[in-house]
Amino acid sequence: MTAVVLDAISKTWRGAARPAIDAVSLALPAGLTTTLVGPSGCGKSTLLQVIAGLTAPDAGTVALGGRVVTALAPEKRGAVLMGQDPALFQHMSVAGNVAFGLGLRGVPRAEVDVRVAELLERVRLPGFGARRPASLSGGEAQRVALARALAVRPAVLLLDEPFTALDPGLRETMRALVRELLRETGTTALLVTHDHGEAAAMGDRLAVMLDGRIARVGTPEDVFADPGSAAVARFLGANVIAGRVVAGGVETAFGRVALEGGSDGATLSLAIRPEAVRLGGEGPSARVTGVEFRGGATVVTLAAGEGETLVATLDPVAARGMVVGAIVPVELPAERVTVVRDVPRASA
Ligand SMILES: Nc1ncnc2c1ncn2[C@@H]1O[C@H](COP(=O)(O)OP(=O)(O)OP(=O)(O)O)[C@@H](O)[C@H]1O
Repeated sequence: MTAVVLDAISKTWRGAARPAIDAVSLALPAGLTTTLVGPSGCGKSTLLQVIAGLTAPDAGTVALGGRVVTALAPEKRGAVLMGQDPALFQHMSVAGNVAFGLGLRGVPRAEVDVRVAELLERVRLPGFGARRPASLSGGEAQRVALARALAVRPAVLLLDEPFTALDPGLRETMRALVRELLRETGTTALLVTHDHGEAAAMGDRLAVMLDGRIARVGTPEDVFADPGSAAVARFLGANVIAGRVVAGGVETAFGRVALEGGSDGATLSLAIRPEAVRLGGEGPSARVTGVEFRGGATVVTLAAGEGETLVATLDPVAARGMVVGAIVPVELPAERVTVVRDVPRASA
């Protein structure tokens, strides 16, 4: 079942030279979390604002639960937007904040109290009802905001980088809690993030947005394994290298890859993730141009051919002794290489 259907949404902000969103069509499956990633300024927040009804699109329709809501006011849609600032009502207690949405919808008082207590329990804040927002830590305030958002059982919960303001340890805890809560409550969610790892971990589905368009949608596993276009592959951190079809494979500056198909002599682009590149063995050689120890991994940059570069992520132990200027054998395992188009596909 589909909870949210965006059909050919376009939006150009006043005075802007180009659209912030350009004919975006996207369907969000009910009860699942879709994560939306893309570079800064690609239109992610604008898209959330259009769904929430905070700004009107120039063209296209938004349907929630089968109902077209494009012309409805934000409070009549059933979409709730939550950002990195919890934006709690400071003059109300925690319980008052969580109850706010319920009260507006005319739920009886006794039922409100029970629901509020249940929700505070769910976000691991039992007994916090009487507290004032000013007395809460950042993580606690964010959990109250989440309880307030879930209280109204939104048709879609829109999360705009909700973990960005939290420190790394707390971010991990919040991610796990939010993931669990969204699953438990069967909430349909659209979560915007800059962080690829977060997008992969949080999403049942992953959508990549580039220049105002949805460039790729799928399960996180599929999108990472087969990014579809060179632009999506690069955005997700993969190497993109040029190849030429020869008998028995595709020739690249870093050696031949045993891929089938394509007519002899055809040129194409190949994507391979840094962690899939192997250094060693019998492969052709490349020159090390950079070695960077990053704690859990060592990132090695290589050059070959006419200015082609390749990034490999190695276990730090395996990378010991790797120095700039060294000539090392490279292997590109065919099962980890995909052919990508140079123009992103517009799909939903
Ligand atoms: N209220 C606004 N008025 C005018 N222009 C805006 C407004 N909001 C966003 N824009 C512009 O629209 C474009 C898309 O911005 P948007 O905030 O949607 O991108 P984003 O992908 O969410 O970026 P970030 O990841 O940095 O938050 C940008 O060029 C931005 O400057």
